[in-house]
Amino acid sequence: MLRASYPPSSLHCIRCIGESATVEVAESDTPMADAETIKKIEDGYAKLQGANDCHSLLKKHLSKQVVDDLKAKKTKLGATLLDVIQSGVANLDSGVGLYAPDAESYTLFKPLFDPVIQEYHNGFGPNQKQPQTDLGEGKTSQLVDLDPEGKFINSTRIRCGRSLAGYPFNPCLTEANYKDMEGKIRKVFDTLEDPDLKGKYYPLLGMSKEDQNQLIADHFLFKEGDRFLQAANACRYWPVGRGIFHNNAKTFLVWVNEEDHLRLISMQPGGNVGQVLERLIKGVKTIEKQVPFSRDDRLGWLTFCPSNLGTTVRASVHIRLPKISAKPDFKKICDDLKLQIRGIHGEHSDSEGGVYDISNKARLGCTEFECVKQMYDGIKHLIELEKKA
Ligand SMILES: Nc1ncnc2c1ncn2[C@@H]1O[C@H](COP(=O)(O)OP(=O)(O)OP(=O)(O)O)[C@@H](O)[C@H]1O
Repeated sequence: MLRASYPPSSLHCIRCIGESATVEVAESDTPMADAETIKKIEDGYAKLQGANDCHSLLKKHLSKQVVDDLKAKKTKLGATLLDVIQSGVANLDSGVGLYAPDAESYTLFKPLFDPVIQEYHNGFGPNQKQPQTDLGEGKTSQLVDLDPEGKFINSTRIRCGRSLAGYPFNPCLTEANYKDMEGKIRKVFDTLEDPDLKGKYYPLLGMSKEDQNQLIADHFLFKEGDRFLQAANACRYWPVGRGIFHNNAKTFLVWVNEEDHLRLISMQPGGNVGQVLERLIKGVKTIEKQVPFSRDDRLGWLTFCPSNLGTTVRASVHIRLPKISAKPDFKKICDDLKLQIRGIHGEHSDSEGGVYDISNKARLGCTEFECVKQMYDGIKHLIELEKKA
C-alpha cells in the first residue's frame, strides 16, 4: 500500500511535492538519515563546540542532547538535521546559523528551532501563537515623516516575505519547480494595473552583468553568491527562476526565488514611513488575492530562515547619526530599542560614510504594523538623541 510522498535520501536528487511531481513510497519505509549524514551532523556539532569565536544561535542551542534526538530524523521531503545546520557549520560567523529546508522541519526539528526562535524573537515561547495579520490598513497616517528636513534619513524600506503554498523551500526545490513558480508569479505581475504597482519583470537569466551589478549597488536587487545561502544549499540551478519585478520608479519591487519564494518590497528616498507602508499594503493585498501563500497557525507566514517567521517584516531606514553612532554604547542603545544595525549593503556588510541600516529585529509574536511601529518609534528616539548630542 502506498502512504506518503518523500524523496530518496540525498537532497540533491529530491523530487518534491510541488503541484505535480511526487515520489511514492511503501508503507513500511520510515524516513531515516543515513550513516554518512549522521556522521556529518556529529562532525558539525564537534566543529561548532570547538570554535571559540563562533557566537551563533545555532551553536548555543545545538546541544549534544538535541543532536542525539534529531540526527536520524528526516522530513517527508527528505530533509535532515544536516540540511538545517550546514550553513551555520560552514559559516562560523553566522548570527542565526540555521534554515528550514521545508515547512515540516519547523516541527520535526522543533527542539532546535524553538529555542532559537524564542531567543531571536523577543522570547516568543513554544506555546505562543502569531497574532492575526494586521498590516496597518487605515493606520499609516500615524507614521508621519520621521525626517521632513532630510537631515538624517537617506531612504526607507519595508519588506516582507511570502512562500507559495504547495512548494518547499530552496534546498528541496527542483529546477522545474523554479520555472513553474516563476511562470505563475509572472502572470500575476502582468495583471498589476495600479499606477503605484504596475511594472515589469526582469529575469536574472539573460540580464547583463552590468545591469545586475547596478541594481545591486543601488540597493534594489539581492546579491549574488551569498555564502550563507550557498552553504544552506539554497542557490541550486541559479539563476533559473530568479528575478526582480519593479515599477518604473523602483518604489515597489518583488524579488523572486532568492532566499524566499517572494520578497515584496516598498522603498523610497526620505523618511516617510507611512507612504512606504501604504504602498506595501496595496502590493501585498493585490498579490495575495491571486496567489495562495503558506501560513502556519503558530508561526505565521513561513520563511526559509527562522529569523523571518511571523510577520516577515523588516522595516529599515538608511540613516546618518554621526554623533551617537560614534559612541561605544550605540549598539546597546539600539538593542534596548529592539533595533538591529546592519551595514549599508545589507546583512553582513559594513557601514559606509557613516550610514547605517537600522530596522526592527523581531518579526514574530507581534503584528506587521507593530513591527513597523517598533522601527518608527526607535528611529524617532535615535534622531532625538542625535539632535541633543
Ligand atoms: N532603508 C533602506 N534604504 C535603501 N536600501 C535599503 C534599505 N534597507 C535595506 N536596503 C537595501 O536592501 C538590500 C537588501 O538588504 P538585506 O539583504 O540586508 O535585507 P533584506 O532584503 O531585508 O533581507 P535579509 O534580511 O534576508 O538579508 C541591500 O542592498 C540594502 O542596502
